[in-house]
This record gives sequence, C-alpha cells and structure tokens, in this order.
Amino acid sequence: MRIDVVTIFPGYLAPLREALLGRAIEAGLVEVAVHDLRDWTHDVHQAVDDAPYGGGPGMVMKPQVWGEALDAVLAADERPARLVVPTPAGRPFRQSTAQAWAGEQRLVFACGRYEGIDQRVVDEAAARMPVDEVSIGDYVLVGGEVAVLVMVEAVARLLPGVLGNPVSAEQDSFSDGLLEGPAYTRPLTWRGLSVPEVLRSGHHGAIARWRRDRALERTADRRPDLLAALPADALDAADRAF
Ligand SMILES: N#Cc1c(-c2ccc3ccn(Cc4ccc(CN5CCCCC5)cc4)c3c2)n[nH]c1N
Repeated sequence: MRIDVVTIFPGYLAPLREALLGRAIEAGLVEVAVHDLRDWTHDVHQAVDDAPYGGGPGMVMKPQVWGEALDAVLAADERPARLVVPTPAGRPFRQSTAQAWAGEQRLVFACGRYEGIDQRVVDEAAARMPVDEVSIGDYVLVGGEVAVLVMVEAVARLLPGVLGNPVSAEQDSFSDGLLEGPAYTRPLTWRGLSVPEVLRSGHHGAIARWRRDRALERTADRRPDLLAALPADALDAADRAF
C-alpha cells in the first residue's frame, strides 16, 4: 500500500516514521509520502486560505491549491487511490473502516486546517475516485493531521507483516463487536493485587470463558451501544447466562 498525506504542517506527520510503522516502511510493507500543500502555491505569501462565501467564522482552504496538489500527488503513482478527507462533519471512522481501507492499493489523505477545505475539492475528486469524508470522534480538533495519524496507524497495523503477532489484530476490540477484557503479566502480585487465579490455571476453556465474560461485562458497562448492535446470533447461551 502507498499512503500519501497532503498538509501545511508536514512535521505533524513525523510520528509516522517512528516505531512499528517506521519499521514497516523500512521493510517496504507500506510506502508513506508526506507533501507540503504550500508547494503548489504561486504567490509570494503562499496563500492557502481565504474568507468564506456567505460570511461566518474563520477561513476556508482554497480549491485551486488543493486541486493542483491532488492532481500532482495522484499522478505520481498509477495505482488507483481512495481520497480520505478528515472533517468534524464526516462519517464515523471505525475499525470496520480501517479493515475496508486495508484492502486499498493507495490512500491519499487531505489534511485541512482553518474551517476546512472548499467543498468543490471533494466534489470534483469524487467524480474520478472514491472519496471518504470521515471523523475520528465527536470532539473538535484544529486540523486533520492528528486524525490522519490515527487512521494511518489503524489501517497499517492490519497490513500483512506489520504486526509481529497478526492474531492480535483479529482479537482486537471491536473485531468481535466487544471491548477486550483486562490483561495481566508478571509479577503474580503487585502492590497487594494478584492476577486472577483462572489465568494461571492452564485450563484454556475456563480462561476463554473468563475472558469472554470480562469482555461482556466491560462492554455492557462502558459501551452498551456495542452490545445492543451485536447481531442476534453473536451471543451464545453461555454469553446470555452471563
Ligand atoms: N477527523 C476529524 C476531526 C476534526 C477535524 C478534521 C479536519 C479539520 C480541518 C480543519 N479543522 C478544524 C475545524 C474545526 C471546527 C469546524 C466546525 N466549524 C466550527 C466553527 C463554526 C462552523 C463549523 C471546522 C473545522 C478540522 C477538524 N475535528 N474533530 C474531528 N473528529
């Protein structure tokens, strides 16, 4: 997969080259290119924004600059691309979104700032490629860069070879519709708190049951919406007894 990010703050995306994802890039499992939107300005002030038509707070990002930038970035590689535009007004970005995008050959992320990007940039792009306007959550950020860091990590960890232990991607929270339960490691007792006996029993069936019960308990407590959204056949008799 190739990932391109267009932003006026390229430095914000530096964390993409750290740790697990950095190693995946070095291993050639994923390609990442970050582009400075201002490279496609032609005025001395490198203007990327202007006042909103119809009035209102703040500034809107100019369509001309974005159009030239996306044309150039898309032309740099022949693979078909999906354009992703983070916005507070977007559809929710979920694990299912990350799983769907993990199958793409190429993702191009457009990081807006100010009050966002002129809508015509999205509308014009949508005439020639798939475009998703997405939000990472119901809170307001100052720009799209942090959202792109979140989404790129969520997608990249699903790519073959990126995670050392691929099973854990399948056992993620949300993959089975539930939150994952508590995890423990050594020491056996820490500040007077011990690891639950069942996890040291060696009885894999009992351990699996305990973990499922803790996941159900946590999901019911913290995300009852997820429990309500589970398909009818997702809970077996033992789950229902819990
Ligand atoms: N993903 C994601 C995000 C973002 C996000 C993503 C991309 C951009 C680009 C610019 N901003 C800043 C911003 C902030 C508020 C508003 C709404 N206006 C407020 C004033 C009155 C009018 C409406 C617009 C633009 C962004 C924010 N925020 N939260 C998420 N989950």
